[in-house]
Amino acid sequence: MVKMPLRSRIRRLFTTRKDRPRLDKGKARAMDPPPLPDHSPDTSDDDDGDSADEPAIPVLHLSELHRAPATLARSSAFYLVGHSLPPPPLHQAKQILTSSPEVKKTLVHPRGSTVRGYSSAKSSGREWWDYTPEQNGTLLTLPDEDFQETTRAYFTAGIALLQRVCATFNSAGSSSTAAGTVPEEVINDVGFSTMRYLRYSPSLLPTHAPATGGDTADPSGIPRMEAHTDHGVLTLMTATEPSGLYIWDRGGRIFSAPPLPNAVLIIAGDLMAHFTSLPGRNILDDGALAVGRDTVLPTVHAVVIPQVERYSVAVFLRPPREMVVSSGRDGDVTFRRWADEKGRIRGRRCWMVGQERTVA
Ligand SMILES: O=C(O)CCC(=O)C(=O)O
Ligand SMILES: [Fe+2]
Repeated sequence: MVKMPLRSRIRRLFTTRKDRPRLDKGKARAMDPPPLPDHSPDTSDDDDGDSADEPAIPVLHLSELHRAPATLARSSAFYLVGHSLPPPPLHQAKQILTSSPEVKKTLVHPRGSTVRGYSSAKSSGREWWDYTPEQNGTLLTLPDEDFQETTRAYFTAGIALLQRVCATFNSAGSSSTAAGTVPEEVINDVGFSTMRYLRYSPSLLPTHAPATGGDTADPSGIPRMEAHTDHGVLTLMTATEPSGLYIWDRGGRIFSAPPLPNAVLIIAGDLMAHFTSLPGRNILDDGALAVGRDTVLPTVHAVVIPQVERYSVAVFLRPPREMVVSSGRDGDVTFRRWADEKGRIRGRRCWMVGQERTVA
């Protein structure tokens, strides 16, 4: 059998099929603008029948956290309420992302990292700043103690909460998976985790036209953060209204995921699929054959730039970069290698492998 290079193997995971919804073959973008149904989770009185049968994104209370593995496998995302996180630092997101261009320059990582300090992607209307946990959050940040303290506190609490979600995959009472599914290192070590403050605004777009309308540089006319899956283990998110966040379930259905009061949205990253693949199978070697009913697939999501500014906060649980996330025909693949190789695949950011096998 001819040995396929790791990158080709990873590319296969992101390959789309004609019958999968709304994913084009664009070079730079992973998807066509999707039709964006407003399947928001609130149960409105309006019973015109359009969305009445659509399942909403589930809401779990902290006391029901043991249901997280089955919920993530089935629904690809859930809102969590009853947690004890501090208020989301949306004000801090606005504070840092509306600072002057001179200040932003001081926040850029010296080697251009896009997961540490300030970065922007003006062609899709967004800019962001990643907290740097090293040196207790004092690097590439504002010289403002309140800002630093609030930011550090939310990051620390957010990571602890995501690690608690991971621990439910390994506990005896877990509804789906066997002990040891998520490596202890992920649960005990902050690894290469980060927290991101994001700002989305039509005013960032290069050919910004006044609110009266007009085309943007985006040929689709819908500026957006392209559909993608996150590299890491789990992501926790919250945002201002109007949201513009959409997630795909594993059947390819698209849901609006607006912020809910006192709730955070939790989604899965790429590594959950490695951790929860079928026993004896490997995602890189076996593709969809490694995906079972209880396998948690990475959550595909995208953000459409709203007409007014949007701020969001995302906490990413990531393992240490040298942790082995997959061992198969390619040998040991570390998280660093996984992220590097995936980052080089252009226009193929949506991991869809195996989704068709699990549609009810
Ligand atoms: O802003 C959001 O709600 C999502 C951000 C996101 O998906 C990311 O930074 O990976
Ligand atoms: Fe993301």
